[in-house]
Amino acid sequence: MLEHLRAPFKKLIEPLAKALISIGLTANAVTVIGTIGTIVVAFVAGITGWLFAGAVVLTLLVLADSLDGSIAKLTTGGTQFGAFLDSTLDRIADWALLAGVIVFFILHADWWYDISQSSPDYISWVGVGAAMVSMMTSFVTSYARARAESVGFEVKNGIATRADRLVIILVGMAITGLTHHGLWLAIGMVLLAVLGVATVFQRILEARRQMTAGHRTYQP
Ligand SMILES: CCCCCCCC/C=C\CCCCCCCC(=O)OC[C@H](COP(=O)(O)OP(=O)(O)OC[C@H]1O[C@@H](n2ccc(N)nc2=O)[C@H](O)[C@@H]1O)OC(=O)CCCCCCC/C=C\CCCCCCCC
Ligand SMILES: O=P([O-])([O-])O[C@@H]1[C@@H](O)[C@H](O)[C@@H](O)[C@H](O)[C@@H]1O
Ligand SMILES: [Mg+2]
Ligand SMILES: [Mg+2]
Repeated sequence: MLEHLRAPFKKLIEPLAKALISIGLTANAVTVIGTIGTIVVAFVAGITGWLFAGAVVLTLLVLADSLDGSIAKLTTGGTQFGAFLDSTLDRIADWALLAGVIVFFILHADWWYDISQSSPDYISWVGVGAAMVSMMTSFVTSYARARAESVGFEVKNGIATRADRLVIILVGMAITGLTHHGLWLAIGMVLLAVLGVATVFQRILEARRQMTAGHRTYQP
């Protein structure tokens, strides 16, 4: 859904990319720093329960994934290894964000759920289950695209591509952080799981359509 915002978003962050180039940062360095930062902050947020602060910092770190491509475009023009590194480390960042959410649900189930007088612990298990499904669909969505590309077909459709998935996770974290109600993050995870399953089906069907037609659509 948000994929069509890529071009205007890129234009918006171009000055920031130029500033990073001027202090000597390379695209690959930004890719690696962004990923390491995401892993650390996602787990710190999950363990401490500082979800709003975590969402703000993670938003900036996720931005690094857009900045690396902008830096590459302005310097080397983009490299094969850079593209490989970017997509590969994205999987680790995706894992870290959802693992951080799971850690949060497990560690903070007791004191984040004060919506009613009772302690609806089951909400945290719904959150854990949905986050686990989302982790799987996030990997399979990206794998389906990469596997199709490896045999010459472009399969990047779907209702929940990466930017959508990131926004759902970060907005869910931010709202739960602000309200102290874990229910919002659990709702976000259920939404992500449902949209993720739908996206996997959309990509499988699109791959079948293209492969049955037999016209190659992707040139590496
Ligand atoms: C600031 C405080 C806010 C506090 C709010 C807290 C709550 C959080 C609420 C909302 C969160 C919003 C999250 C924003 C999500 C952004 C999504 C995003 O950026 O995703 C990243 C992807 C990057 O994709 P990719 O890595 O594929 O592209 P690249 O451009 O990197 O290109 C890859 C090619 O580049 C080459 N290359 C790369 C690396 C390398 N080392 N070498 C290379 O050579 C190679 O050729 C590669 O092939 O971006 C997208 O998916 C684009 C879509 C973006 C849609 C954005 C939607 C934004 C929505 C809301 C914005 C909210 C405000 C955010 C703050 C903005 C501040 C300016
Ligand atoms: O396929 P998906 O996960 O929705 O979206 C993602 C793409 O938007 C991105 O360009 C690529 O670098 C990632 O590896 C990932 O594939
Ligand atoms: Mg990138
Ligand atoms: Mg990326």
